[in-house]
Parts: sequence; structure tokens; C-alpha cells
Amino acid sequence: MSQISQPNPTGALALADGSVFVGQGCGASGIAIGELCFNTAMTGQQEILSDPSYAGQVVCFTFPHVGNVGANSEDEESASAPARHAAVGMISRAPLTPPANYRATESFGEWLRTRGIISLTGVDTRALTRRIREHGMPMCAVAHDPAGNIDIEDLKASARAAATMEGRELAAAVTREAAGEWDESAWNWDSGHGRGATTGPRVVVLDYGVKANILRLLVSAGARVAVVPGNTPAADILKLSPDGIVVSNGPGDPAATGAYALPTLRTLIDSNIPILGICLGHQMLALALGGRTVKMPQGHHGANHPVKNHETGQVEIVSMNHGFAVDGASLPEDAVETHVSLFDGSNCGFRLTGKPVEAVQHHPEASPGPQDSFGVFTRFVGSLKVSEPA
Ligand SMILES: NC(=O)CC[C@H](N)C(=O)O
Repeated sequence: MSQISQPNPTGALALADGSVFVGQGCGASGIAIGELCFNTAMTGQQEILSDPSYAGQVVCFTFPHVGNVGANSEDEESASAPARHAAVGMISRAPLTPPANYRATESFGEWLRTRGIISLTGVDTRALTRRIREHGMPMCAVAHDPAGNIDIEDLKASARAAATMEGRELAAAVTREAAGEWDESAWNWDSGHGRGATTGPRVVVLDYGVKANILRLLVSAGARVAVVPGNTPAADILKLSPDGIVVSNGPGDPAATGAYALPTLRTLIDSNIPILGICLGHQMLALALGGRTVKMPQGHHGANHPVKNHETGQVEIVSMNHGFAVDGASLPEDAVETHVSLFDGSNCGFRLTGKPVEAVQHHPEASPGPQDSFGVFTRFVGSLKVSEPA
């Protein structure tokens, strides 16, 4: 494995197969263990690493320069307060660039440190990415010690012993503790985030690690948004008189999360209230309908993935972050495949013909990424009928 020579290695990455990459540690110090994936986005590193769907994962950025945007509180994607755990580690090619953006309130390195993200720069990220493409996403251990005391054999053993992502339920660690209202709307250039209207359809979001921009775009589309913990019983959700329900993104294996969520989702599907699933939510709705999810070899993580929207005939360039996929062939007969990945043909969306259920695998809220799929929110909220207040 090629490596960039380091004058003073203060960080290292070991993969489960025993490969080791050394470099300069930054961000938090300590050891993080997780599944290693690569992300091809060129911007939005703060949004990516604060997305709770990345819980239990270490992200290798293929874009070599990281840090010039710095960090700020408006770009956080964890929607819980205090922020819930997201990515545990970060790998990049070049040393972190100092912030050079008017929105930065702190350096990216300082943000990584306060968020507890163990980070490593100076790594040959091309070699690492090629390795993931050829052999899949390995379990890994990444260490940062400012004094350079890193036990490589110990790191290798930790990576080898790490439990793989299959069968892991991680949403419980990132969902919010209590239900609450959300009224922050999408960011705009002139005034930053706004506040939502107090009328409009009531949308209840099941939080399995929801990204803030999903909530913001629902508000911007005119919804009154309530967010509930992922394990809220269906009866309590229905008591909120939702006009629409959103099943959020989230980390881990959808089959493991579904073990407690599927009965709730089935009751909600039977209620005939319109439902929108996003990413983990898409996968869990497929499971609730009798479908199957599979582990992908390298997953999709980036901000420039082409997806064909069969409903409009158009190609949307979207943000992606998933390591599991819905087996399109396993969807029930009354499901129409609405979206497909143009990279590998995997299922990226479906809707039912007999019930108001629709779901997408990609991240229509972007953050980071293009806005091609924002219409998912305006269409969904626009289709909801406002019920009388309970
Ligand atoms: N972004 C997400 O919701 C990810 C879903 C799931 N954890 C996966 O990796 O496939």
C-alpha cells in the first residue's frame, strides 16, 4: 500500500485485513473503530460528518483538500440538541486547510476535536478508495495521539475484532429522547435560517437520526413539523393527528432497526395517512411491506450521483449516503419503482399504487449536494390535506 512519508506520524489507520496507513492525527485524539467508507463530495464535510446516518462509520474524503470552509453552527446536520453522535472518524489526503470563508466561526480541526471525531490527514486516499472499491467497506481502527504513541499491532487487532455493520442497530443511539416541534426553515443567502408558518399540514417525523435539512425543507414547504423518537408507538404518533408522516434517514442495518420499527410502520401504512420515507426510512418501509434489503459492497456516498426518476423521465444529480440497498425485485406487486441509480441500477425509490406511501433512497435534502430533488418535499407537503386541529 503506498503511503505519503510522514516526518512525525501522530495518527494511523488499520484495516481489518491488516493494512496500515500512517499520517498526521488531527481533530479529537484517541481511537475510533468503525466501518470505513469513502465519500466523493467536494464540499460539505461538516454536513457529512454531522449526519447521524454516519454513526459507527469512518469517512475517507476523496477530495484532497478539507477545511477551507471551516465550521459553523448553521451547517450542523444532527437535528438533536445536544447533537447526537455521527461519524466517528475522518481521513483526508492533505493537511487541514485553515478556514477562508465568511461563514466560518471556528476551524474545521477545532470542530472535529469538539465533536470527538478522530481524524487523520496525509493518507493516500486514492489507494484507500481503490481498496474499498475492490474489496468493499472494511472495518477499521483510526488512532490520533499528539505524542505519537500509537500501538500499530493493537490497532490492527481492534480493526480485526470489530463487529461489521450487518445486524447492527444504531438508530437508538442517535434518535432524540423526547418529542418536540421544529420550526426552522431552509437557509438562504440574505437571512440565514428562517422560521416556519404556524398553519399548514401537520407532518410528524419519525427520528432515526434525522438530518436537520429534511426538517428545514419540510418547514419551507409549508408543513408544521413535529419530531418524535424512533421508538414512539404508532398509537402515540396517530394521537398527534398527522396529515403526513416522514420516516427519516439513520445509521446501521435497516433490518436490525426494523426489528422494533416494523410493527409501527405497518400500523401507520394501514392508517392511510400519506408517508414519505428517506434513506433508512425508505429501506424500513420496503421491509415493512415484505421486501428485502442487502448489504452493498462499497455503498454510495457522495454528492453527485445520477438517479433516473421514472415518473418524470429526468435524471437527478443527488446526494447519497447508504451502505445497504432495497432489492427492487423484492418489493410487493403494488409497488412501482420510481427511481433507480444510474451507477449500478440499484433501487432508489418506490411508491405504492393502492396506498399513499412513497420513499427515496437518496437524500433529497442534499446538504451537501445539488437541489435537483427538493421537489420531493414540496410535492409531498403540497399533496397533504390539512385536518381540523384535534
Ligand atoms: N443515510 C441513511 O439513512 C443510511 C441508511 C443505512 N444506514 C445505510 O447505510 O444504508
